[in-house]
Amino acid sequence: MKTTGGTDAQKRRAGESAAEAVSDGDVVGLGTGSTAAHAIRAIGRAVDAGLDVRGVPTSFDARACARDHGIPTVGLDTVCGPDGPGIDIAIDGADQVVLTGEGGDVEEVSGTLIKGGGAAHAREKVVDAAADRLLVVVDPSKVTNVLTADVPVEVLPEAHTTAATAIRDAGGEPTLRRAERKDGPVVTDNGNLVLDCSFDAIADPGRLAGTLSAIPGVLDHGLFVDMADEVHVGDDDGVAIHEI
Ligand SMILES: O=C(CO)[C@H](O)[C@H](O)COP(=O)(O)O
Repeated sequence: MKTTGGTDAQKRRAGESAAEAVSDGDVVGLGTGSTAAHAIRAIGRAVDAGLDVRGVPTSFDARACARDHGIPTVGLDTVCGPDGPGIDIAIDGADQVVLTGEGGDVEEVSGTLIKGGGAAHAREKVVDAAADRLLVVVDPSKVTNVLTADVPVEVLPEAHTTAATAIRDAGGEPTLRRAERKDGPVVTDNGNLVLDCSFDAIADPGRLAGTLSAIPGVLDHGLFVDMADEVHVGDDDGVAIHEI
């Protein structure tokens, strides 16, 4: 399901580049995945050196990574309550990002994402949407001019067959994500299941996002439309930063 053609060095450059945008006093949304983990490690090193930040993890793994690297964490409901400071910046990975408009089916560089390769997209979307700025960190294998990766859809366990039927009716082909080292499905941090849904090239992600959101039993899907503010693409030589 994941499109992980990039190298660890490329991911590290992207993560470390985005981590440099974190300022003293910030509340930081901490994304999930191997690229976001590089950002978390870099923020942890800055905390060691005296940076004062609090992190809002998007998953069990992001929380563990933050803890291992000395970043104090805080709940979303604490910082985004009526008197909370909100989230200044979030840094998150992606499975695909629309970044190149030339010669493809997409006319505008949109920064629209497919996320959820780690099945964390529901919490990621809440945290990323709450942030003042979302910085996306990827290697070049994730960049595309039209979205073609499977769209992960988190569903209530009881609804996985009815949701699958509705997704088929919408033109998708859903596959229940199975665990690699367990006889059974992947269960998300929220206790739900994931349908990985293949569509033909997704020319109108906003429309598909609305269709998927309207299916009963769908908690959330991995299409992140109009959310990214910057995309940091790490390659073999450095980092290209694209402002959306
Ligand atoms: O969406 C995600 C988790 O749900 C990840 O950010 C996405 O899968 C990218 O992961 P990686 O940086 O390991 O390639």
